[in-house]
Formats: sequence, C-alpha cells, structure tokens
Amino acid sequence: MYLKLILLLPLVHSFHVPFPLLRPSTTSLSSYKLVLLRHGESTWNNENKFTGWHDCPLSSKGVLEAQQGGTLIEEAGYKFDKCYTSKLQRAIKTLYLGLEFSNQLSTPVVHDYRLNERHYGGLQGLDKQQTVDKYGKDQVMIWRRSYDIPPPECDKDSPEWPGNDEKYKDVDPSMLPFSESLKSTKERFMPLWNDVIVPEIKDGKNLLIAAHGNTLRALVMHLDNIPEDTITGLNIPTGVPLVYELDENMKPIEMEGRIEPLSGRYLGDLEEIKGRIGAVAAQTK
Ligand SMILES: O=C(O)[C@@H](CO)OP(=O)(O)O
Repeated sequence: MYLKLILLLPLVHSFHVPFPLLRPSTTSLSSYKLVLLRHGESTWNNENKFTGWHDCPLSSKGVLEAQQGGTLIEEAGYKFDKCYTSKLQRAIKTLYLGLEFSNQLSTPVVHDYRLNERHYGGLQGLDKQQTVDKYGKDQVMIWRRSYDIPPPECDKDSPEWPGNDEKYKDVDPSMLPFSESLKSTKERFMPLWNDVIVPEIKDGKNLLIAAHGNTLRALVMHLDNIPEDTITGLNIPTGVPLVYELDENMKPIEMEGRIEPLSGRYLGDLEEIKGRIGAVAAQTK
C-alpha cells in the first residue's frame, strides 16, 4: 500500500503540467509566468496631458479597461500569489479592479515608488498637442521616446516634485527625480526587479505587476533585450494584460500570438490591441 502511494506521487505531481494556467501558486516544469498590466486610461491620458508622477485617477473608460483586463485574466485562468504596483492611484485602482474581476481580491499587494511612471519633469500637466505646437513634433518626440534624453526638470518647490508629496516621505529625497528619461526610469526600477521581484519568481510565485507605460517599457526592454533604437517605437496599451513565460535564467520564451519585438503576448483581441497601441503613439501628431 505504502509502496503504491510512493509510486503514484510523481504521477500526481505530473497532473500539474498540462494545466499550468489553472494552478494557483506553482510554476510549470518548463517556465515561470509573469503578467504585466498597464493601468487603464487616466483622466490626464484622456485630456492628453503629460502625466508622469502626477497622481490623477482613472477615467470612466479606464475603469472599464481595467475591469476588462481582469475578466481576460479570469478567462485565461491566471491566479496570483502576490502583486506589485506603484504609489500612483491609476495603477493601484487598475490592479484592484483586475483582481476583483478575476476573483482574487485577497491577493497580497506591494506598493513601491520604483514602479511609478517615468517623471515627466516640467512637462507634467502640459497638453501634449500644444507642446508639439510650441516646440515642434521632433523635440516632443525626443522628450517622449528618446532613450536617454530627459524632459526639462520641474522646480524643487513645484507640487510636481515628489519631495513635496507626503506619499514619498519615507523615500530618501536624493532618490526622488526632477525629470527622467527612459534610461533613468530603468535605472530606478531595475534594483526592485533584480533584488526583490526576480527572487520571488524563482521561488515559484505567480506575480502580477500593475504599472505604467514607461516602467513597463523599461521592463520589457530588459526582458527582451530590446535595443535603444527599437524601444523608441514601442508603446504599451492601457489595461491589456501582457503575459510572459520566463525560463530559469529569466529569459522570455517566445509565445504564440506575440507582437514583435515582445516575446510575451497580450490577452484579448489582437486587432483591437494593435489599435490601442497606435492610439498611444498618436497622442502627439
Ligand atoms: O504622460 C505620461 O506619463 C505617459 C504615459 O501616459 O505618456 P507618454 O506615452 O507620452 O510617455
């Protein structure tokens, strides 16, 4: 009897393999899974304003997008052990709506400022199209999408400098930006990825990261080893779950239905997603 049980154990374990999406907390034998989610449309996205660290809420469309993102997660069967998000309400609210609509609201959540959007410096609050009219399309494109050129800085006494915001009172002020390029955003985020998130993934935890367009661009740039001159053309749509499978070295496995240069794949209708990606690009014409 005991012998039979012992012989059966490996078989019981192998039942996990064909249904990796349905398992609550362990990984398949071949890969780790990670789900990324950009927040739904915010009120300032809707008003076409540079947002950065400004803490505006989701628009009503953004709420719907986040709910739909949660439904897609539920339909695909993803369950999370833990979630990471920023200190900004549009990402936090998106995360909770995503968890609510995938029936896992009790999942533990970590809020870390290192997942905040790229700080847009002195541009925060300006209308994107008016900024194009004033400075020209090329200059604004450099501020929006160049890899290492930051927008002009905000002032130290500006409400847009996070050192003047209670939310960041526990953060060393020297770590709080006046403006950031994608490169400096990536440098801010990578220690959280390497020191905190990667060990949890390797420990077998299924994670959901709800963050922002530019922090997620920084993460996929790292995961997919995207060159600096290619990342400039990459935009992440609001509220669409992006699923990655990673090997034991945290290298992504190319998934079916992916949109290059990403190895991960978005959940949902590909044509609609492509339209939403194009809409982000078209915010400055
Ligand atoms: O304004 C912002 O903070 C970001 C994301 O909404 O915009 P962009 O896509 O122009 O970097």
